[in-house]
Amino acid sequence: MAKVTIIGATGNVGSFAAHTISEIPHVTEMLLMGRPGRENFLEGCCRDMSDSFAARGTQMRLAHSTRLVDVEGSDIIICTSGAPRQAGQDRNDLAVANARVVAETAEIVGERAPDALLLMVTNPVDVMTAVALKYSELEPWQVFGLGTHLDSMRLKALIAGYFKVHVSEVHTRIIGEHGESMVPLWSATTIGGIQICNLPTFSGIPHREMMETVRSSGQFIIKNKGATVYGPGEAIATLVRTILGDENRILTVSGYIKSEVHGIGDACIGVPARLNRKGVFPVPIRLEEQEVAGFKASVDKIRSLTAEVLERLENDC
Ligand SMILES: NC(=O)c1ccc[n+]([C@@H]2O[C@H](COP(=O)([O-])OP(=O)(O)OC[C@H]3O[C@@H](n4cnc5c(N)ncnc54)[C@H](O)[C@@H]3O)[C@@H](O)[C@H]2O)c1
Ligand SMILES: O=C(O)C[C@H](O)C(=O)O
Repeated sequence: MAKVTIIGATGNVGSFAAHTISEIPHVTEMLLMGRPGRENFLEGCCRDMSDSFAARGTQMRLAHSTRLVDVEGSDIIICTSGAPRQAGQDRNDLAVANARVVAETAEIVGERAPDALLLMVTNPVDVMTAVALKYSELEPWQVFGLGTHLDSMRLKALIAGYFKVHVSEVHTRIIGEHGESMVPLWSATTIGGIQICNLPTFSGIPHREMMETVRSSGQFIIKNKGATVYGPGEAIATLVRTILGDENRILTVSGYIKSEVHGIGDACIGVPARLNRKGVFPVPIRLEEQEVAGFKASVDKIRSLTAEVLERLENDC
């Protein structure tokens, strides 16, 4: 039994994520939350979703609200509220404006749902995770971001396509920023359980092109259809399913690390973490030299942007 709340449920990602999450058997109650003035839209969303429940036999309590205090009693709260980037913009351009929305939301979440897990989706997601952690005053294992999970899925699909194998045969990770400085871990990439560098065909794999495709996927989709929806929606649902099922899967999400990776840290950043009902626990890892350098650069970038954003928020007060 679990209550899941989606803040930003009137938006592209929030509304699709809600529908995907409604398929998870552990979810017995779902609250769709939007801004004041969006009551009719939310009502429409609930009615529309209920129709789909009737078609597929889903049974759950579905409610909507425009009052953040109604997060009370939630097991998982997903925050997708805030502006998305427009074609040509960088995710980091959204940092200050979205941090204002996130800080206000996180404060209320911390007060009203102190036992909940808070999943950040709003971009730039690593910085927003740090803002949410600070303003909610929740524990580090309670606050996490979608991070590089979606990027890792994108790379996985490209590798599976290249080797003509089912995606379940490919394990790979991208760590660091959900953005330009993300770092692929080829050292942790396996196909059918075999390390990719031990496959004779490995030298031919177009690494650079694959990473270029992953890095530009969000921008490509936004330019062509306005928003990324299905990828993030399914990625969010995977995290929720893993947590509510207490599965202890290791997924690459944005979590607070102190110094777990080669002494690098003090930032919320994409790292492999164990996910269960208690929360999100980054796994200490060892990387190859080149990967360490890339990860350090990525963490430095996010740490300094986070500091800048937090300072702007303090100056607002
Ligand atoms: N981390 C990821 O992988 C990932 C993937 C997709 C989208 N995103 C991010 O998620 C966010 C939402 O994307 P979307 O495509 O659903 O956008 P959208 O414009 O469709 O929806 C935005 C939602 O946020 C709410 N909102 C906007 N400004 C607000 C404010 N000032 N106060 C309160 N609520 C506000 C809107 O009411 C709406 O519900 C964006 O920041 C986007 O970049 C992240
Ligand atoms: O690219 C974006 O702005 C949306 C999201 O972060 C994505 O990668 O799909």
